[in-house]
Amino acid sequence: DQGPKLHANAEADSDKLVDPPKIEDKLGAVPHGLSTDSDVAKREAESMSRKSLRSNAEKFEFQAEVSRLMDIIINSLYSNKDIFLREIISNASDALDKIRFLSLTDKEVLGEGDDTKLEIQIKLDKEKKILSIRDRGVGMTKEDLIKNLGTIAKSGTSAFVEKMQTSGDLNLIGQFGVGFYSVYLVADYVEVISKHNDDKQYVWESKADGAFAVSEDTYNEPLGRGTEIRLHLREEAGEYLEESKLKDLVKKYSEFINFPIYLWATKEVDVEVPADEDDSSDDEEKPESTDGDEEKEEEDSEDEPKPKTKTIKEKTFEWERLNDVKAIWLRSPKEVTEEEYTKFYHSLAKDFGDEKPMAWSHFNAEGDVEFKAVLFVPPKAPHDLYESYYNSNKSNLKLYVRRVFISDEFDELLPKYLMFLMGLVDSDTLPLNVSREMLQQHSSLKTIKKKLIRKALDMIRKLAEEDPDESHDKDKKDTEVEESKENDEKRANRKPFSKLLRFETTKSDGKLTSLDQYISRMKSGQKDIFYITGSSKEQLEIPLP
Ligand SMILES: Nc1ncnc2c1ncn2[C@@H]1O[C@H](COP(=O)(O)OP(=O)(O)OP(=O)(O)O)[C@@H](O)[C@H]1O
Repeated sequence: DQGPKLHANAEADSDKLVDPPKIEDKLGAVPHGLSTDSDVAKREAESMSRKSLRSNAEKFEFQAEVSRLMDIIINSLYSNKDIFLREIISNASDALDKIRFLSLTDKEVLGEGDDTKLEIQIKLDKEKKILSIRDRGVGMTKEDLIKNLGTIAKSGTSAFVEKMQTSGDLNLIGQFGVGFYSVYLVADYVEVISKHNDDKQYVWESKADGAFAVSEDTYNEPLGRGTEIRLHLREEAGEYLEESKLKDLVKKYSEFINFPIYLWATKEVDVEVPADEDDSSDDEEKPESTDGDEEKEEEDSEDEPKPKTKTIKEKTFEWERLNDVKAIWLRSPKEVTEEEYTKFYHSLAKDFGDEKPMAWSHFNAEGDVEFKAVLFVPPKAPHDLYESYYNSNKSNLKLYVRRVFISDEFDELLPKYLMFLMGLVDSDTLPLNVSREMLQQHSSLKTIKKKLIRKALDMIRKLAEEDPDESHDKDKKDTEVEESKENDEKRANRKPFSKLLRFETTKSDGKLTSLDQYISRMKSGQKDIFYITGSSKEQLEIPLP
């Protein structure tokens, strides 16, 4: 077990993180027409810490939609700027998941020494107002930096821009796959330094003014592997240089990150130093004393020889672990609170509103095929449900094998008609060191799928039974009289089932009025149209293929 603090690691790169570039290395960066003497180099180095882009870098324009998105973020009056940290940590965690997955079939990819540590590190430079977040994840090649951070807009980009223009809840940014850009809520200049196993170390930088620059990174300490995001904070974002603020945010937002998160934090330690005769600082250490005490001290010092050393408080830095990594699905369902399930759902769905999931099912399957799973019925349909219905590469279920994240594009686990569910499966039976293709054909997948469907339908049926609109079974009431008051309240607060899922058909025989009807139609392969609605406002129409 790793302790909460890592001293050894701390020494390795204590203050190198935001060093200005080395003069010798910077010669290539000096613009034409200027002499390459050290004055020029110094000026360059200084201007870099003053947020001007490297002059020798390749410049790129942001794709138009991305540029619009950045404008919106930069000019946003949205008050909850905290969310940027959640998005950056979530990206770091994804990158760590990727390298860990690759290492299953090729150990070499992890490298050696510190490179093998799958962790996230946060550092502050109060003087230069820089917040840095570093991961030892998969990293990005030069091409990745150019594509992922600016030139190729994701499908969610315009959807998000549109959404921002109407309702404007920036909190949703992660759901649209453009979370990275939220850094511009707090920073006006951002550097992304990255090292991928297949390429040299590169730095991406932008002031969000329509352009970004990419250059080989010869100035900074080599990362080994992974990515460091340096946020040059805006004047008004000074609070993110406070250790306590960052600790609170990590607690609040990154509780379910499955990698250790460390903060380079100040710590007061007791240090033994030689006690010289008239050391004035000695007095400061002493509490205010009464006359009587002083007399006593004097007596003491006359009687005994003075101690040779004394203890003083000194400020040092060390890596402080901010999260404890205990996967919620490994715990007993009895021990997990409703609040924890809700928060876990929010982090899975990247939906940080205050709505609770409609229902959940957390279970442990034993026998020939062992796995743990948590399934959620979302409180509303995800914005891209329609799109993902046709995209076979998307699944709302994350697959883990023995705690290792394998994929969220594994659509063999649930049938299409249940793909509005969200959740996670962690299998002990599936092999770890085989390719995805082999996993897809593994015999235990069928069993997992069967059990997941049964549990999912049980969960939805229960929800239906609790909904007055769906329940036609009046006698049932009597047998349930004993149910606790708490349950009654919960039920009263719940949205009726029919508001979450409404199944309809274009066929002349009209509406599908129950889940059972829906399922039997789906199973018999009827090509109906059905709707999944979160609220009457947000209706999604999904024609079945
Ligand atoms: N720390 C990182 N390490 C490696 N790649 C990264 C890192 N941060 C971002 N990326 C790359 O940049 C892409 C864009 O990030 P962005 O946050 O905008 O979207 P996303 O991660 O796909 O979705 P989400 O916003 O939901 O996290 C990512 O998909 C990933 O490929």
